[in-house]
Amino acid sequence: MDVEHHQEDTPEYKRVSLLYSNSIKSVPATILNSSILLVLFWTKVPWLTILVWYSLILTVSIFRLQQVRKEIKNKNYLKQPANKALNKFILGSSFTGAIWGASFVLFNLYTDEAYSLLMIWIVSATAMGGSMSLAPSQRAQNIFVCLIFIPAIIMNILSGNEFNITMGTLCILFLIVMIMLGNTFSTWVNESLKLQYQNQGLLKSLQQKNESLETTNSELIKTKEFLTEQTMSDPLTGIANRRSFDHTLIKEWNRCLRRQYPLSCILIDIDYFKRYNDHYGHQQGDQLLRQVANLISSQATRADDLVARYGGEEFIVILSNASHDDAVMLAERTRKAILDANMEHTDSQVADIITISAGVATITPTNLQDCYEIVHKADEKLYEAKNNGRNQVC
Ligand SMILES: Nc1nc2c(ncn2[C@@H]2O[C@H](COP(=O)(O)OP(=O)(O)OP(=O)(O)O)[C@@H](O)[C@H]2O)c(=O)[nH]1
Repeated sequence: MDVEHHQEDTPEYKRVSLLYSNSIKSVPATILNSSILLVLFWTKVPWLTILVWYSLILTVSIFRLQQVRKEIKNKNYLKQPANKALNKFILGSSFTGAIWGASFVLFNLYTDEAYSLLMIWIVSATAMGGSMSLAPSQRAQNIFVCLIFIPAIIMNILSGNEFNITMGTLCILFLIVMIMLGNTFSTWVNESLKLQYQNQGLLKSLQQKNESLETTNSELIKTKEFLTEQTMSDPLTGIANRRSFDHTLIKEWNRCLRRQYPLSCILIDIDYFKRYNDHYGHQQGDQLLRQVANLISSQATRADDLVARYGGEEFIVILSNASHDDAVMLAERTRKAILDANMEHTDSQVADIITISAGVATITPTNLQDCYEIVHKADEKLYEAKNNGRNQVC
């Protein structure tokens, strides 16, 4: 899978980051436990011994807490190889473990059996808590619990005293259970870190795929819009073409049929356009078609109006829900707009400028009629306008 991960997301660095964030809680817990030990054993252990021990664990804990805060805030551990950062952390946790181990040995020298059992209980609880917080690193866990228990085991076993040998055996059992439990817990944590990393990878790859699909999709939409425009518009004038007209005519016809609105249609033809072409050339003829298309479009401005190129120099306008009078008025306005444009046509037999003829038809559709009837009617009217001398609306 070709997915880029952030360095801090890798399981190796995640593990170090977890160790530091767990320490924010476990180091104060160490201070609390050692304070309890101080109070409980104050009368049992010589004050100088217990005070030196307590000052040591307090200093190391406060120093570690500061270090941990700094590491988390500045993410210093990311600036070095993950293994090196882990070793640095293990050094700190091992110090704490060693001081606890020392307390186990030292305090036992001065206490009776009841206090020795109390000692085991407090130290084991501390070891268990510490081991859980060190779960992201099996090595850190093992070193921590070994440093706590092994000195006490050696001392107890070597003492030869029956009670101490029992204590030592108990410590061995505790150590074995703690290592086993810790290792199981550590395996879970590391497996879940690996899975989390893989999930992030999958998620990122899905996001990338999704983004590329979105891009492809929007490109397809653009292409579709472009193709639709191409198939629905006239390349010369840019207005709707015959296909688009047919489509709109059916749609508007059915709408007017449903609502019983009048549908109007204006068929427009440029007078003596063949002569214009012959006189001014085909290119100039094209330019004229564009100008006329623009002028007609500028008159039919309602949202539902459609202006289309119907044939060579014929244009057609569909006006939905427009009365015959309204349609005639619009056709007249268009005819005048063409006249006002004052486009030279010296070969025309009507005037020396461009003129148009228009036929208007209006039908309130019924089920018995075909939608193209309106076009035939408009065509007949156009024919009438041509016969009556052109430059007029019929
Ligand atoms: N420049 C140009 N001319 C075209 C185009 N399409 C059709 N024509 C020309 O339009 C002319 C239409 O001529 P006719 O149908 O005889 O109509 P007319 O000369 O306008 O005569 P009336 O309509 O009776 O006034 C023909 O010469 C076609 O070649 C086009 O896209 N560009």
